[in-house]
Order: sequence, then structure tokens, then C-alpha cells
Amino acid sequence: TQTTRPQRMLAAVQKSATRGDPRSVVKAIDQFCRQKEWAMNVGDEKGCILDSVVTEVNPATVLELGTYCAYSTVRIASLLPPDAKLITLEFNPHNAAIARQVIAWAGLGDKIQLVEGPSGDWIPKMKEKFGIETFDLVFLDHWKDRYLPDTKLMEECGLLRKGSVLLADNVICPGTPDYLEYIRNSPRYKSQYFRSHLEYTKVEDGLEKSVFLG
Ligand SMILES: Oc1cc(-c2ccc(F)cc2)cc2cncnc12
Ligand SMILES: [Mg+2]
Repeated sequence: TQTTRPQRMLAAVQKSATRGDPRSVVKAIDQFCRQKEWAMNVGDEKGCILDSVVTEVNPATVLELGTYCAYSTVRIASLLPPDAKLITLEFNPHNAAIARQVIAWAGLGDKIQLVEGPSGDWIPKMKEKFGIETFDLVFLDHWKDRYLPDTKLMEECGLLRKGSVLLADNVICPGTPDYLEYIRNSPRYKSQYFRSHLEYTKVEDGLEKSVFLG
């Protein structure tokens, strides 16, 4: 029977990456996507910008919206300080099942908590379920029409503190116009656009970094 793209991506990780070596997992996925099949990971070019923001923020708590196959999950977690926690939300159960195996292969199971279900349902439960007061860094990389409602929900739930950083993928392609309009015009955020390209292509895309001012 036919395998899925996430299954073929996992097979490439298990074939080419070293267990317990997150950077080799990242490299194996990028190689698979460049040489075999395009897939919607943040990729190596935008991934370098992601790395620099993670390193600068040095977060103790990270929320990732949209796991897919855990490429960015592993990329972020590999740069976190020892006691840091990353919670990643994935809506699609098949993607979540693959992502768990990629996370396990990278040996990052104790840093990463993958939660299945709609982000809108889980954001209000972060305190009671995971004991998280606020997030130091949020990586938005899920469905583009959820960026704005989920950002407003995080504000309302008190999950952002003065200095919390939101980093949003795909603000040009596929594009998140309502989110960009809100975040760039809100007095509560200081935003910066990092121009790049859609993963593994020459098409323009970019990341929007926004600091919550409280
Ligand atoms: O990075 C991404 C890229 C694309 C995408 C798909 C098709 C296309 F033609 C262009 C871009 C879709 C995404 C959905 N969720 C999260 N990230 C994504
Ligand atoms: Mg993306």
C-alpha cells in the first residue's frame, strides 16, 4: 500500500541520521526535501534565521504552533538550555505520530512535549495542564488563518509577558495578511521582517519577529 510523505521523510531520517544527534536529523530532512520531495518544513535558509532568534532569546519556555514532522521542533530544541521546555501543538494525528518518532530519533523526548489537537482548544489550558505561566518564545507555523486568533487568545490568556517573542513563518507565502496587519500596527508589539525564501525554493517568503511590549 502507498506510503505518505511524512512516512517517507521518517524513513529518510532513520536511514541517514544518527540516533541522538538532532543536527543530523535536521540535515537528513533537508537532504530529503532537496533531493527527493518538497515538504513544508521551515527549511535550512529560514532555519538559520530561526536558530539566531532562538539563540538570542535563549528561552526557558517555547510554544510551537504546528509540528508537522518536527523538523523545526528538533531544530529549536537542539539549541535550548538544559531545563528548558518546548510544547508543540499538532492538529493532524498522522503528522503527530510521525513527529513523535522523529523527536525520539533525535533523542529530545525529555525537552519536547507534543500535544495533539486544535491550538485554539489547548492555548487556554497551558497553565492548568502544563504548569506554564508565560512563553518566552512562540513559533507560529500552523494554518495561516489561525495566526491572528491564536495570538489574540495568547494575549487574553496572559501567556505573553513583556519581552515575549513571537516568530511567524510564511508571512509572505502562503501569507498571513490579517496577522501582519494586526501585529505591525499594534502598539503592543515591536516587529521586524526577515526576508528569505519559501523552503527549498527561490520564491520569496519571510519570518516576522514581534516582541510583546506588555
Ligand atoms: O512553510 C509552509 C509552506 C506551505 C506552502 C504550501 C504550498 C505552497 F505552494 C507554498 C507554501 C504551507 C505551510 C502550512 N503550514 C505551515 N507551514 C507551511
Ligand atoms: Mg511553515
